[in-house]
Amino acid sequence: MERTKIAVVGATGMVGQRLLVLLENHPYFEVVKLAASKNSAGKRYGDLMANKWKLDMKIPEYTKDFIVEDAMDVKNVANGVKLIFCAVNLDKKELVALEEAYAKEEVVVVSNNSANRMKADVPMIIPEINAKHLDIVDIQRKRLGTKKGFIVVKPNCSIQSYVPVFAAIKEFGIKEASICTYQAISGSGRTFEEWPEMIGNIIPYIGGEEEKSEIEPLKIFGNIEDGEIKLNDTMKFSAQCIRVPVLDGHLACVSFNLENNPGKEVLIEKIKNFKSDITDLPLAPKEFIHYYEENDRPQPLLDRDNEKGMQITVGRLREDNLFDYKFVGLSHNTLRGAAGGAVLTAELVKKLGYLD
Ligand SMILES: N[C@@H](CC=O)C(=O)O
Repeated sequence: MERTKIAVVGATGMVGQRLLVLLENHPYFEVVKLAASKNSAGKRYGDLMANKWKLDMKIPEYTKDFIVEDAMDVKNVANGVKLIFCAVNLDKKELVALEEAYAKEEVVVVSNNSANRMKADVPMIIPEINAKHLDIVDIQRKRLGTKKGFIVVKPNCSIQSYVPVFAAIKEFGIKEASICTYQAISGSGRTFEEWPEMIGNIIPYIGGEEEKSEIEPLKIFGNIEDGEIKLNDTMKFSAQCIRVPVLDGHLACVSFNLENNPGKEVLIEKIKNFKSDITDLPLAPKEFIHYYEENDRPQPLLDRDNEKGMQITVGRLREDNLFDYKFVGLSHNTLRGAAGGAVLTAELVKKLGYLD
């Protein structure tokens, strides 16, 4: 298979760094361009990142000699590439404009940002769950006036620790769910060195996170009708999102009600046996959801890196006093929840022929 030439925009941030590690020697994609904000433009990536690299693995050698481009120089960034991973930090209005401008250069944009997520013709994909939403792309292309270019987004990181469980048991009718997330500090793009107030501390607020957690699952479980992705109107989510002193791995405690209650054992079997049909993509985990019988799992330190950080781990599904059931879920926020989710989505887009 010919490798598709791609650019990484936002290459200096934590998600950008993860993308560059995941894309090293990727069988489908060849990184040919890095872009970031004006301040970084014109600099050699290896020099620029010598004191800014945040991951515990080394800067990939192949990235070091790139001269970083200005993300806002749309024509230059889009020239010669078919796909852009966009993880640049801008305000919402600027991001909508920038991602649409890239798409209008006939490039497929795989976005890590929230700016375009709730647009009715922008697919928000967890590949194992709602790949079908890519069918909306022709409608988006009409709006943008493009032949090939479009935007596809990945959802917010924290919802990925529980939405897959609901996908596995959705035949029983998810009614309402109350969720409390315990989110790692890398979700803010920072390390403990950069955020020492988080050592031994908890912050009970993450701007915008609860709103995203309550609405994004409704889009994932929505259907394409009348040319748009309609939000699911039978489910209702309430979320509290808390920052905790963990480096990586978002954990969620979830209580929920069902339309039809098949019993705990059936639910656990459904979760254990949930099969996705995209296991043949390079970054797809062989087992999408792993259910632990042990009462003290999942744990961020032990379980977040399962299957290259792409597996969702779940445990403690049990009866609840107020709701029907409760469980604990975990996902790696900068891998499955961010860079890994974006790469897997791009792999799906390539496999389905959107880059031909
Ligand atoms: N907003 C999240 C990051 C996920 O995309 C967080 O702050 O943890």
